[in-house]
Amino acid sequence: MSVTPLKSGSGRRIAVVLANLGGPDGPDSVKPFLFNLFNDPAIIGLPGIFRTALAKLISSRREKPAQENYALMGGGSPLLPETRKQAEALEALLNSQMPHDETRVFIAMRYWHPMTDEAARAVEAFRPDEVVFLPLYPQYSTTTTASSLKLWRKTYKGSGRQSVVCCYPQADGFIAAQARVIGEALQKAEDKPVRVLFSAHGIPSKLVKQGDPYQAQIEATVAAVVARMGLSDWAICYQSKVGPMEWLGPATPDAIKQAAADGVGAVVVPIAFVSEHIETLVELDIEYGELAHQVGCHPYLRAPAVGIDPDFIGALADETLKAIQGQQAPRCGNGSCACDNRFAKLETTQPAISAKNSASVG
Ligand SMILES: C=CC1=C(C)c2cc3[nH]c(cc4nc(cc5[nH]c(cc1n2)c(C)c5CCC(=O)O)C(CCC(=O)O)=C4C)c(C)c3C=C
Ligand SMILES: [Fe+2]
Ligand SMILES: [Fe+2]
Repeated sequence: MSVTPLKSGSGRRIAVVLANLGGPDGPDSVKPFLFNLFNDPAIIGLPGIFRTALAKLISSRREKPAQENYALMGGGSPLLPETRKQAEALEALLNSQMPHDETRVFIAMRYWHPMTDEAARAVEAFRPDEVVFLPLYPQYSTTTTASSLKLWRKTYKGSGRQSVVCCYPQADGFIAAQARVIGEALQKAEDKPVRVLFSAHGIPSKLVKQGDPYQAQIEATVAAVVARMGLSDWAICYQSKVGPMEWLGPATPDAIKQAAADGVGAVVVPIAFVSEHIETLVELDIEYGELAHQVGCHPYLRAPAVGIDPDFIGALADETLKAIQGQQAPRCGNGSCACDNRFAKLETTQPAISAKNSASVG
């Protein structure tokens, strides 16, 4: 769906806050990045000083193996450069759609620089009339969007009317971009039989039982892509499990083994990630690529993240315009945003990893 651009001539200053997770920019920042992640109350459910002590322990234990994985990408995460490209493309598009307004796109990472407080200061200095919080997570989760939004709300003290894009799991441009990258990957399979494996970052199952809409929104995205492409052989699976608790399943490695057992190859699609990073370039390409080779899942192909695909950037622009125009996202409930209303107040939800399980995460 394309949104009618704002009436021109309004001369407003519009700040778009692109929220993402962040990643270490070199070997020395791996440990503090992990510390910030595990010190998030949305991730570990312990009171302040105990959580901080545990986050220190887990980040120390995970530092070396994580550094080894980041070394496979040159030592640091490509997430910030990838997010910058998306920010530039979105800023250019919004300024062309609203030539009489001045739109600037800022990046607010949750766990590494530029962090949310740095973004908040930059937005404050811009003195905006409108501020749109726009997560680079198409599907809402308490562990990602809500955590970032909560911090943004606490941190930003500047001017402007604020609006929030909570989720866009079925946004037309997002689905079109997914269909394009999957279609290109399928062509590389030539005529060999392949299953499309939609691999999403997992979360603990108990969060979903408590009402986190993430799994339902992953399924909504996949349903839209499957319908658009007319896919017949496909499955949803979940990757990147952390800790001992039950996470959403089936796990992506099991789905790859199942494909091999069924005599088909795989096109793996990172359906919850919109940019390349450690969990696509290392986990999907290298780790699961080796597994696919071992179990005979051939061909093993991967659709790239949508990145700066013009349809995807168009979807981000549409969501921004809808937010400024005060349109509620219809998929979020009866005229109001259930994601935000129900989950943005993290105090009312449980953390991802409970006190009982947190000791064995490292
Ligand atoms: C849809 C996106 C994501 C969800 C949901 C999510 C939940 C989640 N993640 C962890 C723990 C880790 N995540 C790590 C890296 C990481 N996670 C996401 C996205 C989601 N996480 C991204 C984009 C990245 C990559 C950053 C980069 O540097 O490239 C890591 C660090 C890497 C590692 O050691 O594997 C951890 C740890 C939990 C516990 C969780 C929900 C409970
Ligand atoms: Fe939503
Ligand atoms: Fe993660």
